[in-house]
Amino acid sequence: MADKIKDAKIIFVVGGPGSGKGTQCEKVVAKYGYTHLSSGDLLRAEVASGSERGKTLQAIMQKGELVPLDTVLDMIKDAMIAKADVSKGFLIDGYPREVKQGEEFEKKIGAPCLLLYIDAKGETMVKRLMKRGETSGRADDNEETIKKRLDLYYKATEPVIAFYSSRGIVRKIDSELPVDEVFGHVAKAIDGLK
Ligand SMILES: Nc1ccn([C@@H]2O[C@H](COP(=O)(O)OP(=O)(O)OP(=O)(O)O)[C@@H](O)[C@H]2O)c(=O)n1
Ligand SMILES: Nc1nc2c(ncn2[C@@H]2O[C@H](COP(=O)(O)OP(=O)(O)O)[C@@H](O)[C@H]2O)c(=O)[nH]1
Ligand SMILES: [Mg+2]
Repeated sequence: MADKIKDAKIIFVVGGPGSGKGTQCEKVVAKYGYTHLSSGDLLRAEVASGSERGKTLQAIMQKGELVPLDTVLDMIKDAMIAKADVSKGFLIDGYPREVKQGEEFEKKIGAPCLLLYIDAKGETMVKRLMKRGETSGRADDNEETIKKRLDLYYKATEPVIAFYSSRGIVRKIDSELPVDEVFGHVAKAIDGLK
């Protein structure tokens, strides 16, 4: 099983909260048939299940902090194994959140061939999240938690981009443009893969 995953394309989708990762991933799924795994969605599904583990996770997420690395990585790995037979590629959305998460992923699963860096201004991300919060029902789409998520993004996640830049696999995507134009650039990056 682990071997099958190793042969599939792995794309990390990294960007701040509200930058548009989920929006672009949906479009990639529609055009390329890749499997979209949002680490945040996997965690929220665990919370929704009402399990003991979910309760612990909810408390962390509501504060905008990071869930322990092993928890998220195990969930991603299980989800990848479940799809290994049918998947041409995996979009790993919202992971790695810190350099250490990337290192552990590579040890346990495999190396990414591309990192899509979805880039929007801080004020844009806040605006989008406040708007999303009107309907998302997400406990962390509120002003206080958004600020914490943004701070953590700049502190812990941006170094991830520098880390993978040295490998030449980062494509920076300007996410201030209209959604379809953003997708044009995303598609170009994916088409560039061998
Ligand atoms: N690898 C990850 C992914 C998510 N989280 C937790 O789950 C929350 C929500 O994650 P996610 O859905 O990825 O949120 P954002 O990227 O902030 O926003 P969006 O859902 O809009 O992508 C994070 O704040 C964090 O508490 C985490 O700890 N580790
Ligand atoms: N104007 C505009 N809004 C966007 C764009 N991409 C995403 N959004 C909106 O911004 C919010 C956050 O997007 P989402 O894909 O959930 O971002 P994520 O937090 O990075 O996964 C959503 O309400 C989207 O509708 C974009 O390119 N332009
Ligand atoms: Mg998302």
